[in-house]
Amino acid sequence: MDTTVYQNTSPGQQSGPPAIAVRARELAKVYGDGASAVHALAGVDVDFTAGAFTAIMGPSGSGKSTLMHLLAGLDSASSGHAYLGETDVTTLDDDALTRLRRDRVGFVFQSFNLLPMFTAEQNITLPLELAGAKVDRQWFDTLVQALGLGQRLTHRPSELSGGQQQRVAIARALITKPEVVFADEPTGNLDSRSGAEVLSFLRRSVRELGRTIIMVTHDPTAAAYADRVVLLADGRIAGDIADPTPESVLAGLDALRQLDEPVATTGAINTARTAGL
Ligand SMILES: Nc1ncnc2c1ncn2[C@@H]1O[C@H](COP(=O)(O)OP(=O)(O)OP(=O)(O)O)[C@@H](O)[C@H]1O
Repeated sequence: MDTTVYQNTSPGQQSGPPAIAVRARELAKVYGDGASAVHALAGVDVDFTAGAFTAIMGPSGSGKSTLMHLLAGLDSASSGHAYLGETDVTTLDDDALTRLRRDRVGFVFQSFNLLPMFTAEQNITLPLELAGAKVDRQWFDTLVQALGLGQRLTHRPSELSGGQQQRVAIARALITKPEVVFADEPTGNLDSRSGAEVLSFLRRSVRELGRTIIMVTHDPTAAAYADRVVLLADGRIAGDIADPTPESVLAGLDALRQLDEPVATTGAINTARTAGL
């Protein structure tokens, strides 16, 4: 487990080429077989820079969750490779995958996934307890302060708002200083104000604490907090937006939809959208 003091490793501040935290090479996933086979990922090549906040977006069913699960070692690939640093995740056995997920990866889920009988502090330090590792109090205090949880540490999840629960979940994901945090729709269950707080912290954790975050989201406003948006369509990389804004993300998603739509229906669908249908 990494115990170094973190420095910001934003791409712009490095002298050499930026380090790559996570890579996919010809990564493919097929569910089922024969006529009913679903090619959820159809050969994806993509690099995720260390010290950057990257969002993955795309239409429903485009393969976002599948890509994240394969990169994080939560599901097995049909072919191709996924690397965390220099480790090929696709070749690890179950024990090695369990250790990799425990020691090198953090997760934030839409549904928080906190343990109800534990306090906020106990939830945050749980990954260290499970690994038999000591709590780095300085890092714990840094996270608690940055996430505004100082007054909430003795509360149980049922005594916390949704936004507070998600901030506890983020502290839990970061407490082991993982090489990468995978966030799956982290604001999906939050109102817009709590969502904005969570996203601001995720961005701060990258800019000020040198973390690496890969986030799946449906929300262009959420994606605009990232340094970069990778677009997926039909299980393939379909676009890449640097320094995204809500407008540039929406335009990218619209371009994908238009590729999908038969020419004759595009105008009608655009009209329907304008009408709010
Ligand atoms: N366990 C499974 N068995 C069969 N098909 C699956 C399974 N999981 C996903 N799929 C299919 O794989 C494709 C990609 O699914 P995935 O969940 O990765 O998409 P997504 O972009 O995350 O979608 P959404 O935005 O709706 O969550 C879809 O067609 C989906 O139906």
